[in-house]
Amino acid sequence: ASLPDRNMSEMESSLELTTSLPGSSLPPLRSRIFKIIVIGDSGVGKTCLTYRFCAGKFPEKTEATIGVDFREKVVEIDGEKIKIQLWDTAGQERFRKSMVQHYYRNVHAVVFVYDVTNASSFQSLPAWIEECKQHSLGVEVPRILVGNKCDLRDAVRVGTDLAQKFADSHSMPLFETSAKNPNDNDHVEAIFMTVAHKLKSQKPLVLSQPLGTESTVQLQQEHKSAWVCGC
Ligand SMILES: Nc1nc2c(ncn2[C@@H]2O[C@H](COP(=O)(O)OP(=O)(O)OP(=O)(O)O)[C@@H](O)[C@H]2O)c(=O)[nH]1
Ligand SMILES: [Mg+2]
Repeated sequence: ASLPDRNMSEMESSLELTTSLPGSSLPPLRSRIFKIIVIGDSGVGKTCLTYRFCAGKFPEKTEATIGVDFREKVVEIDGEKIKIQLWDTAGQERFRKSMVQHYYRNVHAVVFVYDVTNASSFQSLPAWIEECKQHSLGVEVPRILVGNKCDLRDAVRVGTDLAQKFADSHSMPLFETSAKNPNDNDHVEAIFMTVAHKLKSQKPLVLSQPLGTESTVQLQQEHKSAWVCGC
């Protein structure tokens, strides 16, 4: 479900016009888009995790992502339809370098992924966090840490304790999961929904006039959040 035909500026807008009701004289309503980037070494399973969330299954075959793939899912939170737009980024330097600035522009949340069976993907995390810092991400942008491939139990090289310590030191919640294990389907869903709930609570929609006119919707940001990263 990647969307190669959509241009970058279209993908970078955080509001989307939705079709107006048939026969309605009101202008179309706007629905919100939460842009969430998924970052981490090549092969950790970013494509599989995002595909799992958006398509509900583990992809049969993946190839290294080039640039970025967009995956989207519309969810309803407290009666509001929100489009979760996942940016499945490339882990390989040569496939990402021309795109990096687009990844971070107007981003609402960052999901860092490592592979629990691959210690070096865990050791790379400080470099990924540093990249965020280089792109001046605000403290209000939530970050979460995901250890993937937990189905490969005998091959685990990054223990939960170590990962939890790292997550704590960067004020990030840690989730260990598997994009592959069918029993973890709800878990993968819960991870992204947790981020969406967090974003919705951070940015409540304030309706100052009745719905339907352009000026009605204001996004109000809380100044401080408990769920921030000190990186
Ligand atoms: N056993 C297992 N394999 C997985 C899991 N997630 C991904 N894989 C496998 O790991 C390999 C890499 O997965 P991708 O999702 O393509 O990795 P990526 O992070 O998108 O890699 P780049 O696009 O190069 O950055 C593939 O062979 C997947 O089948 C998982 O949860 N469990
Ligand atoms: Mg990929």
